[in-house]
Amino acid sequence: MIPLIGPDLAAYVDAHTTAESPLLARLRAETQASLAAPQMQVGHVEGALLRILVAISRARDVLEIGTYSGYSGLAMASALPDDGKLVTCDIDPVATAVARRYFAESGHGHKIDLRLAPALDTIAELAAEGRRFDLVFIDADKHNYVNYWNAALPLVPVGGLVVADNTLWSGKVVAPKDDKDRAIVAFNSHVAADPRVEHVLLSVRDGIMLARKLRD
Ligand SMILES: C[S@@+](CC[C@H](N)C(=O)[O-])C[C@H]1O[C@@H](n2cnc3c(N)ncnc32)[C@H](O)[C@@H]1O
Repeated sequence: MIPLIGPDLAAYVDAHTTAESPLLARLRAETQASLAAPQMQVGHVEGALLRILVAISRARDVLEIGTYSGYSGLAMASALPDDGKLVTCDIDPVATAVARRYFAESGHGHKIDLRLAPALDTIAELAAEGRRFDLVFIDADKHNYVNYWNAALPLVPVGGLVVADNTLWSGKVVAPKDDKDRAIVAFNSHVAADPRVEHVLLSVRDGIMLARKLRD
């Protein structure tokens, strides 16, 4: 990932964002030291934004697509009420084993349901269970972003939020070259053309599409 802002400004943003908890700091350090592709982790600033979004939307049910080692999941679960629920899904048993450990240690583990299966299967299962989600966070394989949007939006009530990560894709959206670049471009166009939502494309970290559902 190529940062959208320079190191001095990034350090300034970091310094003026509520500090992460010691547990999240430890999870970030362990991920950097021991897992493949640690740049996938949302990290301090985006984690803080996700936590605030869960809090201000008064979400009780959150769906996360892309757990990895659990940073964003834990940040969001910490803002849920004690009887709130986060369903988070991934296919990677190694990274999610780290997530499980931190979820258990956090005091928020009882809110978290980690499902190890392809996300589209999990979303279909959740739909069959009649589940609804006040906030959906999309942060998994980029070529499925449009599919995740199509499958998850019907599970979001009017007024609910969908948040999608990496939607500026290191700035490559303005001159897409490969399939992953084009998948993000297609996703952003798909959201922009969807009359069910209003949306804003934020230039936080690697870009975040924030959408609010207006109608079914
Ligand atoms: C960018 S990382 C998620 C980072 C995480 N949100 C965090 O902040 O730590 C993307 C994750 O999506 C997972 N993934 C890829 N394809 C998937 C699929 N078809 N279903 C579910 N998860 C998938 C990967 O295993 C990876 O852990």
